Amino acid sequence: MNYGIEVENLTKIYPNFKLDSVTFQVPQGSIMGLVGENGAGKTTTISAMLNMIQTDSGEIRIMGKKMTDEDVELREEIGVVFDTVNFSPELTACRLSKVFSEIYKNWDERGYRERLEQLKIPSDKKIGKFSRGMTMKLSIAVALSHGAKILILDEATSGLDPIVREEILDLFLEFVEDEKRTVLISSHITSDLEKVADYITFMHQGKVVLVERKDILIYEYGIARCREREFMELEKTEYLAYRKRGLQTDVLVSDRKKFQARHSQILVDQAGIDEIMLLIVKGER
Ligand SMILES: Nc1ncnc2c1ncn2[C@@H]1O[C@H](COP(=O)(O)OP(=O)(O)OP(=O)(O)O)[C@@H](O)[C@H]1O
Repeated sequence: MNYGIEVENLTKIYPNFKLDSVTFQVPQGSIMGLVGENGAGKTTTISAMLNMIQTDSGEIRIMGKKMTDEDVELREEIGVVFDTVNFSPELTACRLSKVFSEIYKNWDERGYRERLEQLKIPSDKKIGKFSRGMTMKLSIAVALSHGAKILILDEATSGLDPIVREEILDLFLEFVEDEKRTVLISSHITSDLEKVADYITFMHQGKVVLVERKDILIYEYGIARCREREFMELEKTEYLAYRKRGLQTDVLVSDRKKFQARHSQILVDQAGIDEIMLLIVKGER
């Protein structure tokens, strides 16, 4: 399998936080969602991947090539969108195109104009007068217009209304359509990830705790709602995590049907990304 992004044993130590041997791969042509509680280490992971902060150890490969500061060509292959954008407020989206055409070798003026139109971004209004949604859309239009093969987004859709988010998600799906491009997107809006992601990486306290195909999470994982006695009778190998909630214990299982076949009296629900995360973060193992 060809990977667009490979992160191996990425470690960064801050005084009160350790990004601990973070490892995951994103196959080419797919979208990976990165989820985790506030402070789990998502932004640190992304910043470390992009060499924006110094790491203590680990390796990043983009389309098989080791990521280094000096490799300008490889950097052009990566479109990046953070949740804050720093375009000059005096510029217009139209002027911005001139600026970027001088920065990026493969600047796609026509594609950029099409995206401005598609996303209803005014081309002659000063960026300083844009709403947050417009600025984010502009930032995404730019990231998609310099021939990038990899798109990395950190909370890029937070604070945007559902209609704008839907438009942006469609652009991501279009981006990976040719099976050669790859997206990594960190988000707290798990419903967006449920719509577009192929894989989900769960982070908790600086570690990767689970990487799984989204379809498997949705169609195979489950949450068993157990009474105390039912839970006591389970073997530890039957579940991944559990959380007591009053008289009920929620139990995360990786094969809902198998579990149901063994325990026909226990109700087992489909698991959403939010609930899986809650059990991973707040539950016990
Ligand atoms: N420059 C820094 N110096 C010290 N600690 C830092 C620094 N940057 C981040 N941290 C710490 O690293 C931890 C992880 O932060 P990070 O921003 O990566 O989390 P996150 O998962 O992106 O959170 P959120 O969902 O809130 O954006 C936090 O405890 C944060 O305080």
